[in-house]
Amino acid sequence: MKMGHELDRLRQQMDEVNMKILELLSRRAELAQMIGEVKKKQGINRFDPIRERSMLERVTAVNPGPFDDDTIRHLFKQIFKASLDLQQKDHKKALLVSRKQHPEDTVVQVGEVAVGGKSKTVVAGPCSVESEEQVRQVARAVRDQGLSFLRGGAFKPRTSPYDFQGLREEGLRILRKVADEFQLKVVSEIVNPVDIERAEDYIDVIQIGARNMQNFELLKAAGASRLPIFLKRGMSATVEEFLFAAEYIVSKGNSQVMLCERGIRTYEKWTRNTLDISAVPLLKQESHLPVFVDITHSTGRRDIQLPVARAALAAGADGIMLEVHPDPAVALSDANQQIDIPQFEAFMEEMRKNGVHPAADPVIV
Ligand SMILES: O=C(O)C(=O)C[C@]1(C(=O)O)C=C[C@@H](O)C=C1
Repeated sequence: MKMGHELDRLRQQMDEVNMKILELLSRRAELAQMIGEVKKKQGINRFDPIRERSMLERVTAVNPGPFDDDTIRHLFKQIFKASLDLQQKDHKKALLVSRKQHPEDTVVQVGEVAVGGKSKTVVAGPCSVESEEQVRQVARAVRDQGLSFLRGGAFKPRTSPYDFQGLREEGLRILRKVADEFQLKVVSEIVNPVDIERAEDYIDVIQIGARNMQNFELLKAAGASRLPIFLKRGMSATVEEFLFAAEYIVSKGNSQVMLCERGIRTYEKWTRNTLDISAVPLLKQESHLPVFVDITHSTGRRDIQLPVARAALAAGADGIMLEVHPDPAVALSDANQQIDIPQFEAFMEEMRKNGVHPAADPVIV
């Protein structure tokens, strides 16, 4: 009986100490948040190992026991880690691209065409603009499928300097001319900040390609543009880095950003890249921006594009990007992965079976 009382009494004291520790931990966490804010304003790194070491030295120097110094160090390191996580979470929450800042889906308006929200968008066109007639053949097919967006590369950032580099401004001119014939919107990649302003004369959406996802001067220039931006994930970029790249654009004043998962580099060789399908729901959860999946670059092959597109839509993607060429075998770039026009028509027919409807229906644009 007496022993029982003793245990109860000690446990009661323990409960009181727990409450005090909780109060102190919460007070400490608030201080860490305030420090995090100050550091953010000053642009200082949140993780500070020197500060952590000096705090550990100070507490172990006066450690009265019975915990030994290693145990005290371990416990405090856990507290530092939790504080750092809290600072990082606060920072992530504060991002303009974060859904916490903006719970509703952003609908990007490209002229009269809306991307995101309830619509499912298909962006199709050749990898590179090669000639007016080549673009015209694809544009006709894109229009006939009831789609609104024609893609095509005029500035081609190629791995080898000896590969076709694109028709540059002439390519943009062709895209505009042909798109106007078929009332289509043009999506094309810009690689140099100085070309962003000029691009406004020719195109409707500026693409920033995977290789330039962390070209910060280009991102800032895109942020100053009045055109919507189609931002592709870098091939070795984490989802967080991808969102920070989008934040560069939005923080400069351009909120009209679409994200595109296009596969990441892994050891797998049977596909050109590895489609990170989990990035789709993650991006949708973390951010309010429309999310696309590039089924051409992620796979690098034609035979699995349809199931990959279905997977993208099932995972919540707002749209699909794919490459179509009148004669892929003679294409000046990406000959192995572009589909021809009959294959594109068959693909679209399957897409319609998966809930992607013609333009007359507001579900697809
Ligand atoms: O003092 C700081 O600079 C903090 O950010 C606070 C704190 C802490 O919890 O004490 C958190 C993370 C840093 O790595 C170092 C210390």
